[in-house]
Amino acid sequence: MEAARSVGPFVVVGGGIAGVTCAEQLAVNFPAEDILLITASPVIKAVTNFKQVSKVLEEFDVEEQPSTVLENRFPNIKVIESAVKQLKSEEHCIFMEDGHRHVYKKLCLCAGAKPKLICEGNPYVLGIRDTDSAQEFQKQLKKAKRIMIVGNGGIALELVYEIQGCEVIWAIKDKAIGNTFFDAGAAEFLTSKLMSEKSEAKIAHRRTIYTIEGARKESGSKARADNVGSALGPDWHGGLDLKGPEEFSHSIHIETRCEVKKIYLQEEFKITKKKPLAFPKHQDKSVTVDKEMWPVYVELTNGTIYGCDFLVSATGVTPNVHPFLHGNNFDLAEDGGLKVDDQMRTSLPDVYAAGDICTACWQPSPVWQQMRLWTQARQMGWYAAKCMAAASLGHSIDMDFSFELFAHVTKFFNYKVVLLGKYNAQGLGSDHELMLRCTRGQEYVKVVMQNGRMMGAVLIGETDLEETFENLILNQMDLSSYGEDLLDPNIDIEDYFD
Ligand SMILES: Cc1cc2nc3c(=O)[nH]c(=O)nc-3n(C[C@H](O)[C@H](O)[C@H](O)COP(=O)(O)OP(=O)(O)OC[C@H]3O[C@@H](n4cnc5c(N)ncnc54)[C@H](O)[C@@H]3O)c2cc1C
Ligand SMILES: NC(=O)C1=CN([C@@H]2O[C@H](COP(=O)(O)OP(=O)(O)OC[C@H]3O[C@@H](n4cnc5c(N)ncnc54)[C@H](OP(=O)(O)O)[C@@H]3O)[C@@H](O)[C@H]2O)C=CC1
Repeated sequence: MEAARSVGPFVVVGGGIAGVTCAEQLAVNFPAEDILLITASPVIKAVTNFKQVSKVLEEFDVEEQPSTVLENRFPNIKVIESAVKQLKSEEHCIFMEDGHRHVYKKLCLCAGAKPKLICEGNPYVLGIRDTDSAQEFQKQLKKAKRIMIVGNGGIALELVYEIQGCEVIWAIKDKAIGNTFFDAGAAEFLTSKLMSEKSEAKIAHRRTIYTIEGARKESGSKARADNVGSALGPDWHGGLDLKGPEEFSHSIHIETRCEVKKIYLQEEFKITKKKPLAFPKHQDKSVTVDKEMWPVYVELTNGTIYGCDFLVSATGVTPNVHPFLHGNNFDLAEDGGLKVDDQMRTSLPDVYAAGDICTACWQPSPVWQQMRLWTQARQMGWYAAKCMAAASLGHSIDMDFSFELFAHVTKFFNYKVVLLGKYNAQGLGSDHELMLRCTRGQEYVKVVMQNGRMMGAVLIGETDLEETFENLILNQMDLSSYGEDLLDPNIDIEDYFD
């Protein structure tokens, strides 16, 4: 009888959710093979309490764990805590900062992304990505009387709601808040909550998922300053005290339709003789100029200037392809990610990629799009492992069902938020209709319809509609005859479509 042929070793780079899920899945598929998980961060990210809420929607917690926990669960996984210095794909070999080299048969790159900062290198501009950067932010916030948050996506939305005891100027390019997740209607629904609410309610609802210090202590190591850690995720602020030195809860001013034009240090600003604007609540009728001295002054493209202690650049991410992948001829997408096909293969032989580092370049389902999110990092890591396993055995596999429909569940301003399909009519042009149902302070429901079919939905609050709408989007049933009944609160829509 022919001896079993070894298909490994498999090497996975990255101890974030994509890399860990990929390594776990490979370990399950090939219990007799060695799986090497290489990570620059001192702890790994593990998915716990995974719950498939419906066909595509999933919920889970994320824990930072010492690598030994993973190694104990999967004896064929070995975690190496060192950064990859250089990939030599032609030699099927990676070179490590600790001086070692590892040969692979198949490699999966899950090195994540890093914050795309508005002013790289400026010490007054902070980005938030991993545990270390979040803790640095917390430290700076403790002594800050005023900060500016730039950007209008996930991080900014979470920060403006969480920060207390510090004035916040929120500078956004758009007319309305949360452009990556919401249209103007949903933004209006949330803005009223932001402007009115005090902080008690949200504190009562929090679950603390991160046990950052504990996990670090157990692992006995510290992240090195030059290395990137894994990205934070759901409820990342739960373990942080985001409180400034003042006694008030929220104090937010939103500057819309503007970007940062220039950042001045205090000395530099003095000689410009320009006049900074006082924070709106300190302005009276005659005096609008800010008399206080600030470490930095920010000039916005709408002409206003504000002084502040520091800025947070919450302006998106760039896939982590440099410098260790330099010298390999990878096809890169416009957003800088490694292009991957429907089998999660990059353009180089035996090199796969998953999570924030990659850009999906297959023909997507009409109701799916890539967003650099925790859920997609898990799904891609899992599917990449399946593809690597199949290819090692000479097969190929069908695209996983999770890529049929975009589905994201999260929380903003303490509301449950569910986004399905083309929730913002992405790519549908003008050929679509919107249906809305809104009860101020309670729920906001929007569906995107095209040719009588449901293409996407935004559900804010406890609407209980996610499963039914998920089905309606997936089965593309013609709903023309139901018209407005679809959102009539007096009709039990679940019964309707049973
Ligand atoms: C503040 C914040 C809040 C977020 N909130 C949410 C949320 O509520 N919901 C949600 O769905 N998503 C959220 N996200 C996004 C989510 O965290 C990311 O999409 C996801 O974690 C990406 O996982 P990943 O495994 O691809 O990358 P990462 O988690 O970034 O992991 C990359 C790994 O690669 C390692 N690495 C990098 N370079 C090297 C190298 N040269 N050698 C070896 N190892 C290397 C790193 O150490 C790390 O372990 C949030 C992100 C941030 C920053
Ligand atoms: N609850 C959740 O689901 C959360 C998810 N995340 C994820 O974490 C990652 C990082 O979050 P975040 O940094 O908020 O990234 P996002 O991609 O969510 O948002 C970036 C925002 O910054 C804006 N922007 C980009 N460049 C500039 C600029 N030069 N000046 C002003 N604004 C700019 C973007 O506008 P435009 O789109 O017009 O370019 C967009 O509004 C994302 O993948 C995000 O999805 C983060 C927190 C919570």
